[in-house]
Amino acid sequence: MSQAKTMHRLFFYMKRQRLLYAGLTFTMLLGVALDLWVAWFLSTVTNAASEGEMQRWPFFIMLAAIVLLLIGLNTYLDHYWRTKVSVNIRKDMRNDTMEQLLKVSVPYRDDNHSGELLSRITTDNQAVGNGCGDTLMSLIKNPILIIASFVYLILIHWQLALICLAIGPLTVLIGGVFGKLMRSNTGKLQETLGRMSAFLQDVLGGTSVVKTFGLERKLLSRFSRQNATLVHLETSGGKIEGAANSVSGVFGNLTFLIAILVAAFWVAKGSLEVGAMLAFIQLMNYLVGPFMQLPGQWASFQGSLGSADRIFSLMDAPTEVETLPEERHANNTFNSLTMSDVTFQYSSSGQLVLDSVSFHATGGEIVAVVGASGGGKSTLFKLLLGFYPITNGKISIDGNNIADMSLHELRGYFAYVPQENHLFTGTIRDNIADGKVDASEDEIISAAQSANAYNFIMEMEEGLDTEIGERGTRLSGGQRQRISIARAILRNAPVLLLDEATAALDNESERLVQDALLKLMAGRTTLVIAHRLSTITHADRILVMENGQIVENGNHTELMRQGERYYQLYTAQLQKEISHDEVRAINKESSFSS
Ligand SMILES: Nc1ncnc2c1ncn2[C@@H]1O[C@H](COP(=O)(O)OP(=O)(O)OP(=O)(O)O)[C@@H](O)[C@H]1O
Repeated sequence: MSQAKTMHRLFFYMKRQRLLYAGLTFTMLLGVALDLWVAWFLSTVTNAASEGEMQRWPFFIMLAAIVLLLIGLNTYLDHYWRTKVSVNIRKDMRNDTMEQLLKVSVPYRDDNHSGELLSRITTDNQAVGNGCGDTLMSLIKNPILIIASFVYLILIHWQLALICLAIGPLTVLIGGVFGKLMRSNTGKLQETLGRMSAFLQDVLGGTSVVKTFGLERKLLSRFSRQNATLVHLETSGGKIEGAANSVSGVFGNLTFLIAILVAAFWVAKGSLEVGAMLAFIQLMNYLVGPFMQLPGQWASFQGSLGSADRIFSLMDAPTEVETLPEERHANNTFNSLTMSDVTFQYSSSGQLVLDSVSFHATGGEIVAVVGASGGGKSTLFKLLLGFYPITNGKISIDGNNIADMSLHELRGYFAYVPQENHLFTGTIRDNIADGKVDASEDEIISAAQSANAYNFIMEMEEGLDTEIGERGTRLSGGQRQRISIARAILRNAPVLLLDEATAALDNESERLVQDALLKLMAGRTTLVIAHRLSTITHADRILVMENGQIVENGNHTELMRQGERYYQLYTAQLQKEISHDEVRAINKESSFSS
């Protein structure tokens, strides 16, 4: 994105803080005036002292006290308002970024790691806030101070003032060169921070795998490599800023020294008062100091623009909705769902994942989807939920093409129980209540009871108010599943999409979960992806999927009688279970005999 475009978009956020910026303009101008006043005071007091005018001393002291008070107040307000501007802009951008993150399409999420996206809302956001506050105000104040000091210098001695002018073009040049370098470096730095955040998220999310597989050293060395890149970029940043400051510092001080020598020469010749020379030196400080700071500040501002670029590129990402949908109750009517000749391929791969898939489900039916891994079962669900647009064909619900429905309306038909139960950090109550807008206490309790979760919840000290930890880590797998089922029960949507968990639970837990699922399925149309075929023998229809196609369609008895793919899958699974039982029996026997 071009710098002008980035600035223009940032301006949109800054405009909202116009009152604060007006306040900051006031404190900035007052600050400049107070700085100049110090130079004037220095010159006036020195000249008064050299002329022995002691009677003006009480006036000087009173004036100095008032100005000191003003300086104190102005510094406080300036600092406070700069911080407030940063904080407010960061807040607005964070809210907008979060809203965008909730709106982005599923394909975009497939291509972008959550850790990297997270860094836009943290480190990039921080950098932009700082850029729009402290850095920007210094970038505006310094040139004003420079110009004001220069005008004052001209009034004191125009020839001397011209010597100081030499530093101007040099600073612009230094700022330009180093600013560009800094922007590119900061861009890389933020990208590395993003990758690091993605990596950390993966590692922290996989604690048990890391520990069980002994991946600690491997991960540490991978982290160290990223860390080394980060150090390299941070050091480069330091070098660029250091070089900018050093070059501008050398030239600034050189100008300063030359000006002082020339000023001293004119004092010696009698064409400049000592007081004027002191004021001149003070003004030179206001001129050279900001000049020296400008390239570094410009470079840092460029870095903030780099961060803004990264945030805006996320803001420009494809979204699945224009505005976030209102929370609302699930739809309460449903008659039929039809997939006709649906073809689909993910944009990231050329492979056809669904190939002319057609089926029909009517209200109250249980339709099971089975088949080998990678056959396209989960993809089928994702298409029903509108996560991806289909490539060809048509999906309709109650005769309406889902492509013509809003995603909100479409998703109102479904309750979804995924294989990996995703619970949010918070209490059990919060997680169950996610199923329904304004769920009452009675409804939450009744959902928990139907999901066979109420007893274990009540055994916990805090009951429904028990904090479940990150993604529910303080609960067992079966408990998490039952909370997730309670949430789906409360949603009370007419169609249930159930991705049967593959993780084995112990018999009792399995029984409780299965029982809860049966209660959830009662009176609803259910599409279930089944991994254990024994759980779906009662289904009204079973779709066997293979390489993206439905190769068989019928109930258990029909498909068994047909003796083809389903029959093979079913008997193979039965044999596996039998051989597992045999292995268990053999193990038992051998442990008895030993
Ligand atoms: N987000 C994605 N981007 C690209 N390809 C994908 C994506 N998700 C799945 N696939 C591919 O689509 C194919 C079907 O995957 P899908 O998850 O639908 O299979 P499945 O039948 O549900 O498998 P399983 O039983 O193992 O869960 C696979 O080849 C998979 O690699």
